[in-house]
Amino acid sequence: MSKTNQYSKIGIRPIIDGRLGGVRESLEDTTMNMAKNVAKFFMEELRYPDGSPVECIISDSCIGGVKEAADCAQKFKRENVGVSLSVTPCWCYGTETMDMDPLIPKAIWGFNGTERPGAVYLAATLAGHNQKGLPSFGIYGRDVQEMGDENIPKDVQNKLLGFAKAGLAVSLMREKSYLAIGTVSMGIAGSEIQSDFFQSYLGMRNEFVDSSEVMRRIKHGIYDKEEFQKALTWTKENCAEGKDFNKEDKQRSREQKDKDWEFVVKMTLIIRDLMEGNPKLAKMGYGEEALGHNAIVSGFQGQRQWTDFLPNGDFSEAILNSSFDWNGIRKPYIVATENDSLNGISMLFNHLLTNTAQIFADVRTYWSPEAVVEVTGWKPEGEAKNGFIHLINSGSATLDGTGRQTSKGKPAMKPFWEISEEEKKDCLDVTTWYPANVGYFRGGGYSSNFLTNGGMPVTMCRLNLTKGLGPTLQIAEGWTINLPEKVYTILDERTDRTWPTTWFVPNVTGEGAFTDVYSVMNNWGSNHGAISYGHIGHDLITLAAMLRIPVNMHNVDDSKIFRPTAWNSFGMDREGSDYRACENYGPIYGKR
Ligand SMILES: C[C@H](O)[C@@H](O)[C@@H](O)C(=O)CO
Ligand SMILES: [Mn+2]
Repeated sequence: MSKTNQYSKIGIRPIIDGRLGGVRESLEDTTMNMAKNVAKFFMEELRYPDGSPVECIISDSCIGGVKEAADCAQKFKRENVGVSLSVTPCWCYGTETMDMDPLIPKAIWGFNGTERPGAVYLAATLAGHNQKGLPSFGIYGRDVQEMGDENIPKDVQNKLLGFAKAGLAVSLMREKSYLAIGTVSMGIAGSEIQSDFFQSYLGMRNEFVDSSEVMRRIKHGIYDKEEFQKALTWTKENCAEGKDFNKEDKQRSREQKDKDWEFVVKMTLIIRDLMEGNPKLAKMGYGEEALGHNAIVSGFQGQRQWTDFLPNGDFSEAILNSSFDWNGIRKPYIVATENDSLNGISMLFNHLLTNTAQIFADVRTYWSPEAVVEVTGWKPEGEAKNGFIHLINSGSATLDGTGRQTSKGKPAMKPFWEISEEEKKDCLDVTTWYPANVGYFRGGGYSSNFLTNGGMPVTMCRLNLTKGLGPTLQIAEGWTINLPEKVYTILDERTDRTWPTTWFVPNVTGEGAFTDVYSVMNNWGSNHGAISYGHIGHDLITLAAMLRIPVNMHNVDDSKIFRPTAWNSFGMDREGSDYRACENYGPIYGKR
């Protein structure tokens, strides 16, 4: 792997009382062991998006004062540290030892012993962080432990993981690109790329290519021809074509449809190459194209200039977003349909926190129980009894979203390294590729259709921009549900039967935006949502705080919310203090 592609590491800073002549010496082993222990814990628990274990770097020595703090900072720079955790079992000198790097998410774990005052250091140093405008997370276990106890209590583990996952997400997206292929799709504001937001809040760059670049590569054969043959064969074997629902006089000929298959497979290779590059292209004499755009996420405009006369991006988007293709089971690429960059970033947040593939969907319809009875004659019951939301869009929903993988016997969407060949096959088998609705997509193509299995815990999020306020994040945890088949058929056929459907019921609280299922739909900030496996709202909240993005709507239990300690200075009402803190600090990369 080339140097620029190396993932950033977690840096661990063992902090010690600097008084030599007895005190420091008595603490050296305990302190360094605390660092080693936590590094081991992270390496066992956390993985990078490619499945490799997260790497940790420990300061060469314990840090008792500013010289050792500076040496550690140098080492962290050399080693590409993106997240920093200070650990200590004792009293040490706060501002003399603290991590002063303003760009790196940071936390301190102050050991709850009592022989030595680790918690006093924690409080003193957090006060220093607050005073100096360098927000830090504080981790303090609930129960007193024996000095030298190497066991990390569960509450501390949860905070360590929450902090590290979000911190890694911050560092993994930094210096990467969002690649826009095309421009604004059908007046969707999210596809009007706001590069200042990307630069200031995410540390990301925006790359832009005209859709004609995809056409040029198809015309000039700028893709790996061998891979294309392999991909086409695989597609024919694994992607079943569905019935053509277009009016007969509008249907594309068999010959045209066969050509469309070739076209969409080529598009898939090309969009991937545009994102990440491909050394094979250099061998073909296309050195510039071989480099790609360093994109961790992309968006394809499609509608309308492209889809009005060429096959749509649905196949490419769906396959790239999935955890498998003709090369086997692999890391999903994150691709937003309609070039909705704000939903692309929402997918990226979810993906970096979970390493799983993402569903991109229109938040299309709230079905009230009354409307369902009216239309189908069936009275919703059980999990559907208060109504449900229809998530459906052509294009970017991952095929993992079929819910045909399992975890502990229940439907799931897993990191790619946990997916079996059989599970991959099931996801493909329950997906049908219908000839695109030519009313919408005059140039044809193939849309993926599947029905998401019920019973999956999921979180839908969405980043929105509001003029005068800036970005905000909304989060709804809930479940996918099953409906009786006849009900599904009636509701589905009333919409777009060639697209994938997910029935979603958010967890309601009876208050505010979560008063009921209707109010969640009614409070959604745009036409799209990014849906991840798992209840990850708390991790999204931590990530948003690190990025200084306030959360305007969520249904996460208060006890799970973990933000930098400085947020407490902004008041007891958590939503208000989040807004005030984010405004006070402003975007991390804003002044750079
Ligand atoms: C085909 C249609 O234009 C859809 O793409 C449209 O409903 C959307 O997805 C809007 O976000
Ligand atoms: Mn859409």
